[in-house]
Amino acid sequence: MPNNNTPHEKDLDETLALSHDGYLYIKNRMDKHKSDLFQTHLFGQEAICITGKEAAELFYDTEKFARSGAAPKRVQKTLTGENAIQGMDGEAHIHRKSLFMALTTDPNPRTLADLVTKEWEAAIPRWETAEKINLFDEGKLVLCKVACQWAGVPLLEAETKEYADDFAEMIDAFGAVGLRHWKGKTARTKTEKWIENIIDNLRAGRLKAPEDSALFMVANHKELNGNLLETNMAAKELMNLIRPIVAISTYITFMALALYEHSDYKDVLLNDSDAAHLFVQEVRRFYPFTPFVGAKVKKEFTWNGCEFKTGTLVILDVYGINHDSRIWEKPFEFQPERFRNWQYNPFEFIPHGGGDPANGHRCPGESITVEIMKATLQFLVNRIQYKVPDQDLSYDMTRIPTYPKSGFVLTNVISK
Ligand code: HEM
Repeated sequence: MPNNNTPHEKDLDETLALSHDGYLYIKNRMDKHKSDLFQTHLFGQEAICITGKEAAELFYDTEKFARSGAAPKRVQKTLTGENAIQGMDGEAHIHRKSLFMALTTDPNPRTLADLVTKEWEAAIPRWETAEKINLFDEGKLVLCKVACQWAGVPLLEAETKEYADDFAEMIDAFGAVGLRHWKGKTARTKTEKWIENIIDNLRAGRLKAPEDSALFMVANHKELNGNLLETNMAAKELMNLIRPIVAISTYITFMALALYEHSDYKDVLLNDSDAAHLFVQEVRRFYPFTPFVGAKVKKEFTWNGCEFKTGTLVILDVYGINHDSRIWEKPFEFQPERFRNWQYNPFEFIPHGGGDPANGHRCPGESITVEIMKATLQFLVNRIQYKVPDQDLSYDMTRIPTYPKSGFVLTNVISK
């Protein structure tokens, strides 16, 4: 039953409206209701959507919210893997998260960025002779190759495209129904088998990997009860490291678009060593990637006059908070300089979720993402010249996830 004083959408189920409005579903309704929350029905259940930095702080309070059972099964069966870290709570989650933190903090972001730079450099001769280059597709290949190399997962050159496409299909299935969902599910089933086999081989001593590699550390990680992860769960968690690295190709594509549309900023990038960081931050704030995140109310409480009953699905508006005019001046303008004197706040800038990654569900891969983007930006600005031919660079805000339709095509590439 709706709380009387809280705005609510009257449709019996708003799932169709969500797929119609995409990234702007929550923001449009918040603007209409002039509120930081509204009640609705999504995925066949009552839900409360929330926005604003206070909402983000509330959402990441683990006393109030739990993740178990929050993500729809269709998302678990494609994007994340069933019952993996994203749906864990309490001590078990913090313990599993420590494995991810160890693999995503220093020196890993720099190591990965250096590997990516090497691959971009190696691609120059081929790009110079190619008629055209699709940056989104190239990004997926490079990132899949680098992620597997870094993780200690053996991958033959001839297999790279196949697995890069599989990881990309899992990512593309988020928010999808029909064919895209089916492709993501099929890709996940196949990839889990591939990685399970590699973990079995490592555990049986048939395969070697460095002790600080993701493969070795995930395969040897012990749960709180002292047991190793089951092979299938270890495969899912290793994929929870490789797949999101492949996903960075979406940001790389948006970054190339930003560079094209804001070419006046190139001079700043060439002359100011801090500017690459500002540019990457603004790409992550401005362009749509994660639309929202969900959790379930753990213990009943009241917020802004609305009762949050135990078990209710609550959805935090990630895209909306990154475009909230109370936090960001002219949020729909691309302005890297806004980050020059920006004071860090873990609940205002949340493309990777909010709060503290070690103690909550915030993404552990934020530094990896930033370093890989910075390395790629440096390559695009300082190492090559290229032309951007006519193409459809628009992106569909109703498609989740979205990216420039043409994938960003380059021609006439010359090394500088
Ligand atoms: C493409 C850039 C990326 C974006 C936009 C992104 C975004 C996110 C978001 C929004 C969450 C959910 C936060 C929440 O539930 O509150 C998340 C979780 C997660 N991300 Fe990322 N991420 C990216 C890259 C990475 C990378 C590079 C890695 C690791 C190498 C990674 C690993 C994870 C893991 C393991 C979780 C689950 C954390 C948990 O449930 O505790 N992500 N990410």
